[in-house]
Amino acid sequence: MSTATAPVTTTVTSTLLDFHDVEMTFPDGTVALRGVHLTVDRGEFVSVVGPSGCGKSTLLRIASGLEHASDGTAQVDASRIGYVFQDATLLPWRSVRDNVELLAELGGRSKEERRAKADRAIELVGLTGFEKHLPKQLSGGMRMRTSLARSLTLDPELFLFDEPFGALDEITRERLNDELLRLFVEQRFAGLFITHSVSEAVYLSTKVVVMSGRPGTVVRSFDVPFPMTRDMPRDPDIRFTPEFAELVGEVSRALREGHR
Ligand SMILES: Nc1ncnc2c1ncn2[C@@H]1O[C@H](COP(=O)(O)OP(=O)(O)OP(=O)(O)O)[C@@H](O)[C@H]1O
Repeated sequence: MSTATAPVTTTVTSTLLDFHDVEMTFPDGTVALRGVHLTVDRGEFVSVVGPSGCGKSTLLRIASGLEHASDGTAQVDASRIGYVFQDATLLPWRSVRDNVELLAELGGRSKEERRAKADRAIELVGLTGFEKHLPKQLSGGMRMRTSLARSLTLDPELFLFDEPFGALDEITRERLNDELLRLFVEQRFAGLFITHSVSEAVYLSTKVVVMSGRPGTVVRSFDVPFPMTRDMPRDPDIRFTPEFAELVGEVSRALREGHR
């Protein structure tokens, strides 16, 4: 077991995230990740699917700098990183606007600046008119939009998503998938997205990465060929085409094989 830590380092390239042979062994001896190779370039939206406990969240925590890999190199060339969790993690006593302003407030921005940033982000996620609502007055989807807006105030170059829509119903999830795609093409961040849903991964992404069971490693990577443009991020009807079903089938098969 290696005990050295490999900190996230920074260089200037079009690759925003470059993991090379990353291993993560926790102090109790649990080997969560082994030999992980993964890159996320500017303009890419990469989804990661893998069995429960294979180290997906650990991967994101290393990417964000919250955790250090115990071996290998985890290089991140993004000074502004957004992070959205499965839980919206809103402060219940603060309004939508005050929650969205939080990161700019912690960053020491002036009141006018953070108000302007928050209002723009609230508009981007379609919550204009709900600025004064408290989290308990919002639906699950609206809470997640608020969480997205809070991270958008950072103008992230790299956006990390830890299964953000997993707790939402199918219709809300599909709607938020489309919202996220629109934000991706408009705001031009790169994305690293964890999900348990293979069809969500294929629909949202430019690339889908399949991980094995723990210790997690990347077993397959699939380029997603469906077009994505500023005017039409991705045609929702793509989900009903044989090509989409075929790719979902291939990813699912790789997931099953990697799980054995
Ligand atoms: N701080 C820690 N100390 C020890 N073991 C840990 C720690 N954090 C995570 N683990 C273990 O590492 C493995 C990977 O955990 P992780 O949460 O990254 O998996 P995951 O793929 O995100 O799981 P899920 O899909 O169920 O959310 C698990 O076996 C987990 O129990």
